[in-house]
Amino acid sequence: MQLCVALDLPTKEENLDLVHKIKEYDIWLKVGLRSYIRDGEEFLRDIKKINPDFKIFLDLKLYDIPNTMADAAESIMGLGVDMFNVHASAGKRAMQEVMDRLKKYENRPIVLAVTALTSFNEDEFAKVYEASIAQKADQFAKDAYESGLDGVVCSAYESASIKNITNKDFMTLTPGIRPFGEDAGDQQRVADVAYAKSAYVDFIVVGRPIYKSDDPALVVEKILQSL
Ligand SMILES: O=C(O)c1cc(=O)[nH]c(=O)n1[C@@H]1O[C@H](COP(=O)(O)O)[C@@H](O)[C@H]1O
Repeated sequence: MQLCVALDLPTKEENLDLVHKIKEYDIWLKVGLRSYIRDGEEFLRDIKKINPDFKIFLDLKLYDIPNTMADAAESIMGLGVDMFNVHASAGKRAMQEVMDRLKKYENRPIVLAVTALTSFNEDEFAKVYEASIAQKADQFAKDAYESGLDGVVCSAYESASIKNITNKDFMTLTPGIRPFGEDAGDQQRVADVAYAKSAYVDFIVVGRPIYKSDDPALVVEKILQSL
């Protein structure tokens, strides 16, 4: 299991300060909407300058018509990131078109599909998708698997079932991790590291419990020890 740290701080300087503090560790870094919209490609280069070995997950959650998603995926290829994500609810045709467009590249990034956002509880989710989280997450994962993606974003609670109905090598990346029982914030389906491990999760994503701590490096170290 790998740790992916979310760089969701309010400014580029604060994000880079965090990256400096945790530069010694074998971890992934996640660049999300706010950071990428504000700081763009230069921010990705700044991260690599601090440690070229950092792997970067560009979390832009693409959701559009198939051709537009494939165009965006192809532009992401040029950024040199190691992983990006799309929304499974964009449909199989869109996911297939993304993968088809990336076929010609030798070293394409890992492509994941978001199933059920970890901020949803059952009631909120049913209002949008008219199904239970478990049922729909399985369905979205099957669609992503059949479309040739590498894995999905889900909560730790859906991971084992998704592996079971697809393949054990089909990756799961789970945000909403509260390693040592920290505040859930806006997350609904939170789990700790032990649970994620028991659910065969490949990547845990941790943001606030690390960057809001007084000693982010110590939290990273404790998480890595518990993996
Ligand atoms: O795709 C994601 O990374 C993602 C999907 C999801 O279902 N839930 C979710 O929280 N995320 C992201 O994971 C991070 C979680 O951050 P914390 O709740 O602060 O640990 C945020 O950057 C979210 O944008």
